[in-house]
Order: sequence, then structure tokens, then C-alpha cells
Amino acid sequence: MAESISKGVKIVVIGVGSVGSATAYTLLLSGIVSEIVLIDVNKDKAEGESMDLNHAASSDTKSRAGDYPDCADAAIVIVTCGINQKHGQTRMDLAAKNAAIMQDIIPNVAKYAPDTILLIATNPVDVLTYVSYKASGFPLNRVLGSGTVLDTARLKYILGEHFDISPDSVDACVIGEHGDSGVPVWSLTSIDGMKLRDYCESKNHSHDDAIYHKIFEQTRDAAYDIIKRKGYTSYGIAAGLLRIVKAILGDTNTKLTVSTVGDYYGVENIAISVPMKLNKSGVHPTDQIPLDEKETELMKKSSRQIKSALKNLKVE
Ligand SMILES: NC(=O)C1=CN([C@@H]2O[C@H](COP(=O)(O)OP(=O)(O)OC[C@H]3O[C@@H](n4cnc5c(N)ncnc54)[C@H](O)[C@@H]3O)[C@@H](O)[C@H]2O)C=CC1
Ligand SMILES: CC(=O)C(=O)O
Repeated sequence: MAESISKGVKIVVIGVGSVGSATAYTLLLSGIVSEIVLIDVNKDKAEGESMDLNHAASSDTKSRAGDYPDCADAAIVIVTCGINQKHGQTRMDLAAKNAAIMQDIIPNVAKYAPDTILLIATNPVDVLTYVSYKASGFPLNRVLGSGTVLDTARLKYILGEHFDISPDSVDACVIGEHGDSGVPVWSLTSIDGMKLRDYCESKNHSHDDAIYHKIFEQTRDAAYDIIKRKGYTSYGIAAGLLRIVKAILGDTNTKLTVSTVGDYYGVENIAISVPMKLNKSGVHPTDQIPLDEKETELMKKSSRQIKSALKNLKVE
């Protein structure tokens, strides 16, 4: 189990706002790491969060505020710093400001932790995963973004609600951009081990494109719906980041829809999410999933949107 494997391991979280603090708390309660270092431009916030976290620890995990030299020997550096979406903004609206922040901080991480794995959550996460890859000089396997891990969790939850079944019995994923052009892979979706159509027939559920369209709209727009109400999202991404960290530290070879750098669907040099294998050395390609024609077209479109954002930033 990852719990026993990962003792002595340090994780750094850069940016301890809503996402960073929820992530640190989730990591702390999981008990899978020994040390969580928090870095933020707001040093008081980092100190306050680490003090509070230590009072929640029932394990040997300790938290402390730190600075870039404290990234040394970190197994994973999780990046959540920067600006977040305000109601009415898209993730892409954050690109220029958050790319500038990545270009400022990532060389510092690379300087002190040349062997670490960089895990980016700041939005727009695909664009910033690519920016961080370039700014770090790290190999492809040591830079990844949380990608559509959260979108996938949302889709499984919403399908579970729809069919009144546990999300654990739903095999589904969202790939592509973590954002408005994400792609649900309906052609490979199964419920309780049965293809969607077969499951619906066996349970007398209607199997109608309009229903799936609505389910995906709910998935795609979940962040907007939450931000409209509470101003930010945090628990879903924190749990997603924990899942990624567990797969890496536990050396599990688990496939997750994380964002990684490469050439995808006819577009070169971007970061986008497809299922990738995660283990101790980072992120690795796996067999490409077979998509139908419509899904392939949507992936091409999603890839082009990420490329266009990178071109606007002049990061290629
Ligand atoms: N990938 C995903 O699925 C998700 C991504 N996000 C993204 O995570 C990011 C953070 O969101 P929140 O935590 O809600 O924002 P927040 O405003 O609560 O926290 C951001 C933190 O970053 C710090 N910060 C800003 N510039 C910094 C720098 N140069 N160095 C170090 N620290 C710096 C701020 O002081 C603040 O504490 C946003 O870009 C948001 O869109 C949020 C939810 C899900
Ligand atoms: C904010 C964001 O990216 C999300 O909750 O999906």
C-alpha cells in the first residue's frame, strides 16, 4: 500500500489558497507523506495554514512553511498558485497572468529540485503544464497537469446519480482540455461492466443522445456552477491531486487522464489529457484509446484550442 511505501517522502505545495490548502489537508489526512512544505507569496498565509494543518495531524506527517530551497529532495512539487476564475470568466482568461507566474517560479523549483516531479493544477492547466515543461527543462515524464482527472470524476459522479449506481461502477472518462472543449468518451463508457446501450436496455433506461448531452453539459459546466455559488472549487481537485500523488508514490502504474506534453491528434507541442500511466518515475504513455470519428474530431478541435492559447502566449 502507498501508505507504507511513502514514509520519509516530502511534498511541496506552491500556492496555499483554496486549492493548495485543501490539497495539503487531503494529503495530510491520507498519511502517505512525512512532510508537506507550503510556499506562497503570502508568507503569513503559508505559516498559518501549516500551523493549522499540524493540529489536524494524527499521523507522523508534519507541515511547515518554506521557500524554494525547501523544494530540495521533494518527491513531487504541486503547483496551485496564481489567480483563479471569477464568476463569468473562463479558465483560458487566466492564461497570460498565470503563465507569467509559472515562468517566474518554475525555474526556482528546477534549480533546487532538479529531480522532482512537477504536478501542475493552476489554470488553464493544459497551457500551464506546457509552459512549466518549457520553463523547467525537465524531461516529459516529470511534468504533468491534473488535466481531466477532475472532469472524469465529475462525469462518473453525474452518471452514477443518473443511473442510481455508485460512481465506482461507472467506467467513463473525459479527455482533451480541462475546460470548455473537454471530450467525454461515450464510445468506451460502461456501467456495471456493460456498454452503455446494453446497460440501458437491460434496465429499461432510455438511451438517448440528448440525455448524454445534458449529462456532459453538467460535467463541463460544474466549475462554473460551483464558482457562481461559493467562489471557487477546491475539494474535487484536492481529491484528484491525491489520486495522482498516490499513483506516483505507490508506483502503481494506474492510468489517469492527466495532462502531458506531446503531439496529439495532428497538433504538435501541446499538453492535453489522455489516459496515461503513473508510477514512481512519473508519467508514461500507454496504448492510445480507440475513439470514434466524432470523438476524434472533438479531440482535434480541443488540441487546436490549446495550441492557439500557447501561440497567443508565444510559448511554443
Ligand atoms: N486544475 C483544476 O482542476 C483546478 C484548478 N484550479 C486553479 O487553481 C488555481 C488556484 O486557485 P485558488 O486556490 O482557488 O486561488 P486562491 O486565490 O485561493 O489561491 C492562490 C494562491 O496563490 C498564491 N500566489 C499567487 N501568486 C503567487 C506566486 N507568484 N508565488 C507563490 N504563490 C502565489 C496566492 O497568494 C494565493 O494564496 C487557479 O488558477 C484555479 O483556476 C482550481 C480548481 C480546480
Ligand atoms: C476551477 C476548475 O478548473 C474546476 O473546478 O474544474
